[in-house]
Amino acid sequence: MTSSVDPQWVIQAHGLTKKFGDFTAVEQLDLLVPKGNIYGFLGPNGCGKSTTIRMLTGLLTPTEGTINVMGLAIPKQAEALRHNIGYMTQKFSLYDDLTVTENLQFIGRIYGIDNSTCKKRIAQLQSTYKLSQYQHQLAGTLSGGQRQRLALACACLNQPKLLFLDEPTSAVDPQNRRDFWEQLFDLSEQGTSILVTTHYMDEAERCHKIAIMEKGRIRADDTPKALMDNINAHVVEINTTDLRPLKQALISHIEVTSAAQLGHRLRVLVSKQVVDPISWLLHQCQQHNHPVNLQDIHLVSANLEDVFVSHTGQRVPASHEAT
Ligand SMILES: Nc1ncnc2c1ncn2[C@@H]1O[C@H](COP(=O)(O)OP(=O)(O)OP(=O)(O)O)[C@@H](O)[C@H]1O
Repeated sequence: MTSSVDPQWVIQAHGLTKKFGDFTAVEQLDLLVPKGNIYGFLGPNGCGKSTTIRMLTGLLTPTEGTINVMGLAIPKQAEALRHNIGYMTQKFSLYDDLTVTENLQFIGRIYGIDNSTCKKRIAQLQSTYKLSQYQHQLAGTLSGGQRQRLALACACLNQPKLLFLDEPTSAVDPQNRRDFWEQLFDLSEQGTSILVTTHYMDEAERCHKIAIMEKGRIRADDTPKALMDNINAHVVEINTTDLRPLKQALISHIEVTSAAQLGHRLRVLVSKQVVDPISWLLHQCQQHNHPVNLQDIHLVSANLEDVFVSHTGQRVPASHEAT
């Protein structure tokens, strides 16, 4: 049985909740992922992104809520779904003691793809993902970037219409991450919908739409541009010296959502409830015996990290900031 679904959405989830004992990992989550989009899932560690993906793929049964993925009611029709999706987990579940080709052949057998089709498909994927020269190498001896490409090739073997990618680029260098995203856009252009979790703000900005999760709930979802345009804070940069004490003084104010040092600048998010953030900050700096000149304080445009911080109250770890 196929449950009724609006065909513009590849994923529809309503009121999704997952409890582990007394702990609620995902709470009343509503999610609509448009067909053909690359949809980004952002949020602090432990906010429930992987748990959500595992429910959407039918690997975990929700405590409450309904899920419809590609017209299939999940988890009831999870078996049918499995043949139509690709799933790349954080740990790139590869068999280290099998070669590149053997890993792909193994996945082909799981999907029941006949030998000659599988052989052609493997040759294609090895060429697309620059794995041909490593085809006889054991997966356990590949570099991080090569493992990532093999994991993506494995996830694409059954030509899925929908790909779930859970932190697919966490172990690779910036150039490999760029190449990986080029491959995602190729897949997207060929009609594949993609749900991807990431901690990298530059990757989030590449997505057609993103959702920001915190403590099991979606706090905001829209296009990256709309989220930046509609951020619920003024973003102000202050150029001055002795930034550490000034930062400590400013973050003690409830109006200041965050203050982050960027070299010689302090980037401050001030609540929209403050009508004139420049005058307000000049006054606060004065009050804290740290006078600042008017020419050293500027309103600037929000970036996605500001949006993330404004919704989660968390700084992006330095290692995950845009490259
Ligand atoms: N099987 C489980 N039993 C108990 N708690 C669990 C289980 N699976 C996940 N959790 C908890 O649920 C919360 C959400 O975990 P999840 O892996 O979904 O987070 P995440 O957003 O993917 O984090 P990260 O960005 O670190 O990968 C965490 O507190 C985790 O410890």
